[in-house]
Amino acid sequence: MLKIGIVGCGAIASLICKALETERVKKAEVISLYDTNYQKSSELARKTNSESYETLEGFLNSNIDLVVECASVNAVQDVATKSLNSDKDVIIMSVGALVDKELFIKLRDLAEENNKKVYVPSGAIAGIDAIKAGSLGHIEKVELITTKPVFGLVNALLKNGMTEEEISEIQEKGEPTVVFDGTVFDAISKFPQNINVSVVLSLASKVPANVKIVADPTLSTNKHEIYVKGSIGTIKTCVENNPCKDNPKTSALAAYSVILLIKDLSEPLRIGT
Ligand SMILES: NC(=O)C1=CN([C@@H]2O[C@H](COP(=O)(O)OP(=O)(O)OC[C@H]3O[C@@H](n4cnc5c(N)ncnc54)[C@H](OP(=O)(O)O)[C@@H]3O)[C@@H](O)[C@H]2O)C=CC1
Ligand SMILES: O=C([O-])CC(=O)C(=O)O
Repeated sequence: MLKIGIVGCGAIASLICKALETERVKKAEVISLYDTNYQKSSELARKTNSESYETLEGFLNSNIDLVVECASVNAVQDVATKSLNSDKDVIIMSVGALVDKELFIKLRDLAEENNKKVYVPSGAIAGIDAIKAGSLGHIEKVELITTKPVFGLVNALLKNGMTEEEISEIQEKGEPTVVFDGTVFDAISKFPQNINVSVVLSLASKVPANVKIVADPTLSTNKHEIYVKGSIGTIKTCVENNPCKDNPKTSALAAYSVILLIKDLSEPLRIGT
């Protein structure tokens, strides 16, 4: 059995716990949980057959093989470094943290020194397998258009200086409105809970993506459209994701992608790139 510990007990963690309790994933189990909010980890631990810890250190001292980070961009440096130094492999969901080249190199080198692995799931987008393979050739253009319902973007828009009145105007206008157009670096720094996918895309293609974020009051899904042009030709993908019940900013596919990665890591046969 692959023994899993999860950091961050929100929407993705709940779906991982649920899936690993079913017959769909037979060779992996969640045994340890940690969240800065102990009540959250304790609640999830009660619903599953696992233990919650009050400190990250206590969590890392438990008998886990693999840490799944699904907490926040700010958590990644500490969680991933300490996990690798505690002889654990680590899956990173808050991939936005890896836009920091220094951190990316530090974690890669640490994993190599400790003979451990860092995994980045495809998350809520489609086509990463093809884009990764295509990046062995030359890629000249990478674009992402993410369209989300206004309520999924509200917190970030307020933090970025938009007023409540301006957000209400978008809602009342009833039309898609571009709320960001720029580089992957600016996108993840302004929308850290909405656009981790742009960093997955950039890492897979090895080209910093141009990102557009659209707020659409008529939409109930999280839509991600990708356009990649290179020596292999062009790749266009579009997913219209149903959001997670517990966190509408997050798409269910993001949770499924990490569940599938855990399944692949625990089983002898793996399909796809
Ligand atoms: N790669 C991808 O495609 C995708 C990535 N994501 C990212 O994955 C992560 C998890 O998503 P989701 O489950 O929806 O998020 P949730 O907000 O539902 O859950 C995250 C949980 O982690 C807790 N937390 C925050 N910081 C820390 C920390 N330093 N240590 C321990 N716990 C912490 C939060 O507590 P509190 O609420 O108190 O802050 C919360 O309970 C997010 O960073 C999200 O942006 C999401 C979708 C797609
Ligand atoms: O789940 C999604 O649709 C994308 C997301 O929030 C992210 O990449 O941070």
